[in-house]
Amino acid sequence: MLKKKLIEIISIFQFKLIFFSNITIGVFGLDDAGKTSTVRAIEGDPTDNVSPTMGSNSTMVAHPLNEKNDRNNKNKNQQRIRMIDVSGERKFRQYSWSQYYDEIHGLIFVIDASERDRFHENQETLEDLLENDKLKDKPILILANKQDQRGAISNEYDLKRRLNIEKLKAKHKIELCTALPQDDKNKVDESIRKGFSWLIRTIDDNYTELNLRVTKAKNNRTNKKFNQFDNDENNNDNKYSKAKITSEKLPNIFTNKNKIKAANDDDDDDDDDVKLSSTNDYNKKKKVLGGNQSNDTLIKRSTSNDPKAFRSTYESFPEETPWSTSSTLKITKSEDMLSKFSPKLSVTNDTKRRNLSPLIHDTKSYTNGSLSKRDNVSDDEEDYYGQQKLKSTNRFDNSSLSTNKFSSNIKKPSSSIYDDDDNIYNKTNDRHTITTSKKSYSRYDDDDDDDNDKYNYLKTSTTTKTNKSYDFNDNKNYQRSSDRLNLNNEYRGTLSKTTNRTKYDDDDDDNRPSSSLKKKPNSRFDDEDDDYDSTSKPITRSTYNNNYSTSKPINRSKYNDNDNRWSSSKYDDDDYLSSSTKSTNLSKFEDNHYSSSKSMTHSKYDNEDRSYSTSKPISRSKYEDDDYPTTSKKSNYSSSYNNNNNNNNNYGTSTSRSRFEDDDDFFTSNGEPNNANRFRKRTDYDS
Ligand SMILES: Nc1nc2c(ncn2[C@@H]2O[C@H](COP(=O)(O)OP(=O)(O)OP(=O)(O)O)[C@@H](O)[C@H]2O)c(=O)[nH]1
Ligand SMILES: [Mg+2]
Repeated sequence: MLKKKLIEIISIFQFKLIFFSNITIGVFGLDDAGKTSTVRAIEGDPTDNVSPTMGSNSTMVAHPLNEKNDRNNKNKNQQRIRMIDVSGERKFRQYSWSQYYDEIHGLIFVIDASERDRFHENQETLEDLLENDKLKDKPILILANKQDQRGAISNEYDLKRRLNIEKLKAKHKIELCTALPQDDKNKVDESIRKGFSWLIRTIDDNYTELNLRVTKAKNNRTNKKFNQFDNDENNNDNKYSKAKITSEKLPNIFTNKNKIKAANDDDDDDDDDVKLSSTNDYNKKKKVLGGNQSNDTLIKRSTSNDPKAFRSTYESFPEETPWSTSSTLKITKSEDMLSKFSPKLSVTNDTKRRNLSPLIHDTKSYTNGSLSKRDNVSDDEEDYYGQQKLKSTNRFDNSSLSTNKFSSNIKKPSSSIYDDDDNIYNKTNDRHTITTSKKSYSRYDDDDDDDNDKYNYLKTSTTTKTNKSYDFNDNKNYQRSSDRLNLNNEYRGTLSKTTNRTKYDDDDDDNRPSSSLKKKPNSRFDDEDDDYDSTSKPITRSTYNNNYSTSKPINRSKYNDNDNRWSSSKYDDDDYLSSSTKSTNLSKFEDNHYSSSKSMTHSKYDNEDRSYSTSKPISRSKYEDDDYPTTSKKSNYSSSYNNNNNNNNNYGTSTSRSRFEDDDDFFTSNGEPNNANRFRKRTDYDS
């Protein structure tokens, strides 16, 4: 009886498993291989009018349950298979394919068998797929498409050899097919159906194991999402403790990462997380800065009796401020008018208020030579100064420096916006220097704490150690921003004589690099220290003819006219320059060293709620800064479309697809679909 019941339950469970089995298949392959055509063929839709896929498409196709599972209900039950058809564009391949890997049970890899010169690319792409842990051992159907084309490789052994899969262990099958029907438009290539059935069957046979991997990954993603708040908290704590030592930069209320995420995320919970975490971040930084505190409960104060040390913010360079000189107190007791009228009101009499007043200087802190003996310093402050002291004594002999100087060191602005200035000190200073790496500064400057490995390669440039020397005796560090600007302009004026510009000596604009990642012509303003090394790169004035005057650091007219990218990104490294220029540029939210930091926008895809269809257009404005083609480029494109029309080139044929060669057209540097362009192109084409 019990046995019978158990069998019944198992059979119901099995039936449910089969009936509701959720199979997801990813369709991958290079652009123009025929992925969308193949999916349409499987769906039973006409394949003669396909357009390049933007991002990805998710479709459900019906597939009859295979005989094994269809014993009782012959061909009545149909399995619903989700097909994810992705774009094969290079950027999408690089940045976005991987987000689908863990949710698919099997994959189809489509190649254009007639394009022999892309076989190497095909092989590399397939290799990447097969080597990926998330795809390992998942069944794969390889479709050698476009067999109708001349030169198509139709030998299976040859295909295996070219794709380097002779020894492939994963369950795989190769089918030669033609997704584009030749004579009968309604006739679907039998080999596609055959291959697809094999794939579903193979997945069905290994469903439990495969589905376990898929659901596990799904759960991980969900957990990650739930833990996001905690992680943010931890990150902030971490950042906070370091920022305490190094950062004097004003807090970024809305970090780049959060901003984009919030803009894209429909999920209310997530938005809340973002808001909360940014608030926390902000409050903690406020605490570090010690000023402008509100009654916000999130602000942690050491004790209610410990006054905050406003001095750390407002007296960033005591040696410049008259009241900080060690020998004098600017306001003495006798000069304190308040004390004459009411001793109670006197700021000098009130130990707490003395420390709150920016006018009263606690000489003890600076004159007795020991920072650890400072009075009225909160615990946090104590740590802070303690660490600094330790640091400084280890790193250089401060015997020649007064404690005032030392205090100034503590307040050395560490933001990357000062990095350029360091060059000045390189040149002018040969006294007390301290060497640090750029990484340590840039690390806290932007709030880009995205730890996604996928984008880290972009950041590798920042890990390059650059020696920087800071002059702690030179108060130029602390000039006001306007002074700094003048200083820099002045400095640049002289620099233009000495910068190596051999690369751009001729006036041929075409020679300039076309990517923002490449060396800019105004490389002398880059953060690279050696750009300022006048001795190593002497160039005579005559080299530049009149193109680069000494008074104008950059001959901007040369690039401004036709390439906005150059004019705006030119000052990317110089945060103190031209804030109006930067206000239109997204890069102001980004760390400049990460030229493609827009890759952050990929976080959109990282959450579970991503859309698989192109029906959610992505706001173009987000991507406008870098990849948008220049004006001249635009006209070229439209003309190429017109040409296509004039030549009666069929949109559906592969020849017409040469227009998609430039990746920047349809994708931003992140591999995001560029819907604005797509729309424009289509319109052009249609007209
Ligand atoms: N001659 C021929 N053309 C084909 C065949 N399959 C697809 N095509 C054409 O190849 C072009 C690309 O097809 P798609 O299905 O859009 O290719 P895709 O792989 O989806 O391309 P992306 O979405 O850009 O990655 C289209 O013009 C199709 O009509 C085929 O078997 N033979
Ligand atoms: Mg496609």
